[in-house]
Amino acid sequence: MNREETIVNERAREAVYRRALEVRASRTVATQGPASQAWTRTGTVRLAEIPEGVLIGRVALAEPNADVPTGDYYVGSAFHQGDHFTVFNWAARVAATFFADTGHDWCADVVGRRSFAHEGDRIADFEDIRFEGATGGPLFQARRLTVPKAPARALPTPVAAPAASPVSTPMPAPVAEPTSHRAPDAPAPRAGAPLRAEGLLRRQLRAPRTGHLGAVLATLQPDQYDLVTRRADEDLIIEGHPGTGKTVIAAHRAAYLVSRADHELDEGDAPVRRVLLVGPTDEYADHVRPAIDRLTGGSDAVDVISLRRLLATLAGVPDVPEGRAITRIEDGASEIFSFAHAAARIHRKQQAARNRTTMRLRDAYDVLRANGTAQEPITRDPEWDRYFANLPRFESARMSRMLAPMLAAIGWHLSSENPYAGYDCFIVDEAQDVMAAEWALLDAIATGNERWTLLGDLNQRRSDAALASWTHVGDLLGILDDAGDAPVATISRGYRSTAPILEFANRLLPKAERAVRCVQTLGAEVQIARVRTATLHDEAVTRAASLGTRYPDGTVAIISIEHPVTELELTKRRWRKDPDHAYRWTREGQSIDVLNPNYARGLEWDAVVVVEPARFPQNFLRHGLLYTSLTRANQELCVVHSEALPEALRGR
Ligand SMILES: Nc1ncnc2c1ncn2[C@@H]1O[C@H](COP(=O)(O)OP(=O)(O)OP(=O)(O)O)[C@@H](O)[C@H]1O
Repeated sequence: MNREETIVNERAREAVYRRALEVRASRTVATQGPASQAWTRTGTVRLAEIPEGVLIGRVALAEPNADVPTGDYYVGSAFHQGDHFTVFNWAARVAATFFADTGHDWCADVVGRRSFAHEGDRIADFEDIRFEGATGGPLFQARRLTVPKAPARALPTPVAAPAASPVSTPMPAPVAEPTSHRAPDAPAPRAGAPLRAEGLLRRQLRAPRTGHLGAVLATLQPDQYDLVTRRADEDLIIEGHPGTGKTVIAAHRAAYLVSRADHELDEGDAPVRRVLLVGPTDEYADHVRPAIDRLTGGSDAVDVISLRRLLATLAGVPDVPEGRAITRIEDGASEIFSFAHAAARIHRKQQAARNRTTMRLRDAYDVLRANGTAQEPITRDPEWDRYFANLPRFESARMSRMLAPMLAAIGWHLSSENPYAGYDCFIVDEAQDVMAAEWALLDAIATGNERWTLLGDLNQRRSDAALASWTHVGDLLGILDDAGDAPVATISRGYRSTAPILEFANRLLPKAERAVRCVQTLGAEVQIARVRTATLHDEAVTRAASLGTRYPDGTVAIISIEHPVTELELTKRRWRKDPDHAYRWTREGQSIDVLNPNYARGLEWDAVVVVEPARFPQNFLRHGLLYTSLTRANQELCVVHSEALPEALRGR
């Protein structure tokens, strides 16, 4: 069977699989796998959570066995036992045979793997890897299948990548990472192979960014799989440079935890019914939600929320403005949580004395501003007393991101209900930007048995008021080990940005922290344009528009502290704000995203123009927010400036 025939055949299987899951989802009874396969049984399934049938890959064993008489099986979005083939759920333990070399008894018997790339919802390409022990014949049985329905469009040629996510427009042949010279479909050593599904991965990374994170199961790497599938009762802190896949791990871990079958859990590992994923901004929540929906079939077992929405809910106010980072240490200090408690207690007493039961955030805030009462001061510390006295009136406080942790803490202590009760696991991404007072709040809403997965990059800290070490964070959450160490796992392979971009951005880091292994070793040099102040934004728009023509199917952003001025420039040139999008501008079919750097955290584009680095807020010896902005681009970065660049970025 040639390559095209193989694709047609695999597509046909996927169509059969998809239909079988659709039928299952439409039934009102629970479904079950074969009795001999305890680890494949799906047990009782909530019908809404049966995902769309997607085949991720295929595994060939050296020998057939009683459970897999064909000697090979698929890994997909849900378990399915068909007449001619078996699909195991990607979250089942047996799926370790596809993702890694350990984790299941059958791993030692694996002689080959096939990974699928999809175009839209159809298989568009595949990559086979053979291991030692594979015979010279075909890896997988070449049983021809009837295609249920003729494909509507012509097949893409196998090497030219299709237009939509995850594999995209035609591109140059992948460049091998120096350490890997393994040709697809050639015998490969089992150990030391640095990347799996390498060809597909490289093409996926060069594909236009869609504006949303994708589910990347077909190319998930063994180290990522290891972190995604750690036991739920293991607290984890995952640290890595920009673009090393932290958000990928966060999204896949959230989906994995709620997708595991109860009977597969190790002894003592608790089932996870609900996960709360907390991210930095609403934009981040929009960015990751589609990946989680795809992985879980749109299950409501995972909620994704921005930190500011969480704070607003706790404060009992409709919204909390996003905006600049908290920079005054006091505003984010953990003491705020206990001061808020004292203020709420005093306010409650005052209300009781007046025979009133209603608690008012505004009044409790005023108690705090007054440092309690003469009889019952909240603190006798003169510095905090001064801090309280200088707090603004409630109306202003409500509009301040700086005071959001305080109002949320007061709201939390006034309320008798926990709006975030019932989560078994909390995942916090961009954790480097969470203030101590916010950690105290997160710890408070976690009622006791919850587990934590935190992901972050201390180099991207946008304020010195955030905790500077994971040990401090771990201490606040009570997740340090017996030796007092935080459970930190470090990932170091950069997926997003090309080597030239990361090398440029990493100049902002101390020398010892600059090392990063880039998957995309080649890429365009960073463009640096020095212009007169008067033409700064004009040049930024010109450059972004020109980059847009190079990425017609992708995305381009301008990240600018003075984004309103950039927007004015766009208006002058007849660009129009997209009413359905928070930061998108369009003209004649082209689009440019314009953001303040605070909103760009966790997001990515094909090409990015960063405007006037000198105006980015700097923290002590660090350029956290600038560093984050410089590392948002997947393919091309342009820096436009009129003032001198930070010293580390000057020269070549
Ligand atoms: N295994 C993978 N297969 C395909 N794409 C991947 C894989 N791992 C990461 N990526 C891609 O790399 C890019 C960066 O990943 P991600 O956003 O998770 O990094 P990050 O560490 O959270 O970055 P940052 O801290 O800068 O926000 C994303 O486009 C993601 O889809």
